[in-house]
Order: sequence, then structure tokens, then C-alpha cells
Amino acid sequence: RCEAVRMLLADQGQEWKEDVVTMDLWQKGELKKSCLFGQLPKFQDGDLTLYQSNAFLRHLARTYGLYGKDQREAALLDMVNDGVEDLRLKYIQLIYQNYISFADYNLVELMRNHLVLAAGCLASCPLLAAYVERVSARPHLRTYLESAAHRDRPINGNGKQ
Ligand SMILES: N[C@@H](CCC(=O)N[C@@H](CS)C(=O)NCC(=O)O)C(=O)O
Repeated sequence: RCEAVRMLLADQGQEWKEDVVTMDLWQKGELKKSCLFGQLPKFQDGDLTLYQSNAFLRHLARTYGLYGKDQREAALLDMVNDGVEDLRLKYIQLIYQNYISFADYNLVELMRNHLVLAAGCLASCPLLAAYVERVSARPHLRTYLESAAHRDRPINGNGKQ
């Protein structure tokens, strides 16, 4: 949420000071209570305190002349920035809530079965091989895949593998 602000400031030749909040401190709850919407980031410019990262960007855009040349351009820039926010919300959903679907488990299971038959069978498909590795390395899944419950279970009903 802060990186676009850092990028804007860096590109405008500005310096800034950061107070990095650790998870331990945040989980104590006192800081959260002090935040206007119960969330970070918080931005301070002199005696002006802001919450909401898009408000930081707009404030800096007004400060550094990055908000278009007139009200019409400002309206168009708001529209674009709101579109970026919509995209960011989808990205956040992907990363924090919907990172893997049921189809991934199904595909990875089938690919792993092929690897049992022929360990090098994905060698000519490096993206697919890396994907299977990546999904298989998810901590809970990895624990299960390495367990006897998984390793010792026959894959095919006719015993071939
Ligand atoms: N709309 C807010 C979203 C802020 C936000 O999602 N903050 C998260 C961290 S990126 C947060 O404080 N999470 C901890 C919590 O909600 O307790 C913004 O753009 O600044």
C-alpha cells in the first residue's frame, strides 16, 4: 500500500522518514485503536495526518503538480486511479483469499502421478514443472505429501505405478 507513495516521492527527488510497525506491536492493538479506520498506512506531512493510501497519493499529486492541468484532467486521473484501486483489490483477493483453486489440487495431483511413472516427464515443460513444485511446497500440503498417509497409499486400483 505504501510502495507507490515511495515511488512517487523518490521520482520527485524527495526524502522521507518511515516508522516501520512490527506485527508484534500491531497485534498489541493500541496503535490500531489510534488509527482513524483501524488500519495502516498512516502518512504525515508536517501537521497534516492522513489515512487511506490513495489520499496520500492525491495529496502528493497536488503538492508536486501531478494532478493534471485542470479540473477535467483531474477528473480523468481520478477515474484512472479508481480503476487502479479496483485492480489492486482483485490482486489483494488473489494473494490473500483466493490464491489457489480446487482445480490446482486436481491438476497437481495428476501431474504428480505422472512424475511417479516417469520422474523426468515434465522436463520439457519448465513452467508446468515449476508450478507443480510451487503448489506442492505450500507448507500444509508439503507436510501431507511427505506423510506416510500419502506416500504409502497406492495410486491406482490395479496396483500399477
Ligand atoms: N484503504 C486502505 C487500506 C489499508 C489496509 O488495508 N491496511 C492493512 C495493511 S495493508 C491493515 O492495516 N491491516 C491490518 C488490520 O486491518 O488490522 C488504504 O488504502 O490505505
